[in-house]
Amino acid sequence: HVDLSVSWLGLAMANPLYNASGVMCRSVAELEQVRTSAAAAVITKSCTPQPRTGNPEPRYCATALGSINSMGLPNAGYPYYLDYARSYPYAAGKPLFLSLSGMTLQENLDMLSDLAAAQLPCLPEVNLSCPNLPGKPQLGYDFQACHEALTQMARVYHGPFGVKLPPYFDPVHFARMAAVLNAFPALRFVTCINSIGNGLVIDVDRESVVIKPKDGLGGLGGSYVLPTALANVREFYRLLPGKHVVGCGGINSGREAFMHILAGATAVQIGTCLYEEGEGAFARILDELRALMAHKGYQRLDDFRGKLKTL
Ligand SMILES: O=C1NC(=O)NC(C(=O)O)N1
Repeated sequence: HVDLSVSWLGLAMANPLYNASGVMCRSVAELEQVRTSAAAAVITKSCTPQPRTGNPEPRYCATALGSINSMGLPNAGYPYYLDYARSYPYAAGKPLFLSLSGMTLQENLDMLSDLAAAQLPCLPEVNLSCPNLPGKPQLGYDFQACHEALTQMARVYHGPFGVKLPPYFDPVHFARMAAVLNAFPALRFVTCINSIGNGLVIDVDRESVVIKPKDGLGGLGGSYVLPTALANVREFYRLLPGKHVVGCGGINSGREAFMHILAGATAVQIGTCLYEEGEGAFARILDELRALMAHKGYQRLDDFRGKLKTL
């Protein structure tokens, strides 16, 4: 018998899978699609205090190897997701995460202090890594600014929270960011990774880019990013003792979910694959993970979590 359950942050999840913020989570209808699927948790689209229409279309494109997007944080606004969080059926046992992505630190502080006052069981995942706001750099690449922002966030929000990180590509950067994150005990999880920012996909037939914003530059997802996602999961798993890592990036089957958990992930989020396949992806991936574990003789995720061998 294979037990896929996960218990963390005082939460119990039937399995490690849920959606990546941004996919199937902008409207209540979409959020309910995830909640009533085989997914074990739900996360909302990164929100800003006011609704946003986002970047001009086309702003998403899938290829054989993954996806490129420059959505520009289209969302229904913080009050809409807070309202969903107020009426969310927590007792049904699927945790709710609220993704926050203010355009400024003050916007994040405003949303976090309001969320604190609401005293709801949902957990914030603060997005430090949207690559698609023209003129705005990813906060996660400015270590000093991150330290300052986290200091102020921890002042207004005293409960457990997490952050969505951009991919890092250099051991010095892993170490620098880990030093920042380890200074915040209430920061209980990091989600690695957000899309690999500012890639360029070209359509040879049309001799053209495939998305409109930023002359075609957008965040990469799907298979393109799997090795980078795994590296970030493994490095932060090692560097953040006592914190959880949520894996995100390139999970198309039970095999990639297994890889992320082997690298140290407590739970895993599905993005591009969910966008392309629909909510049936959750049950399929879980069946594949269950079969892989049975084949290897593992009964629980703890039997192999974080046990990636080196040579
Ligand atoms: O954080 C984000 N990552 C992405 O890849 N896209 C969205 C967005 O553009 O809204 N935000």
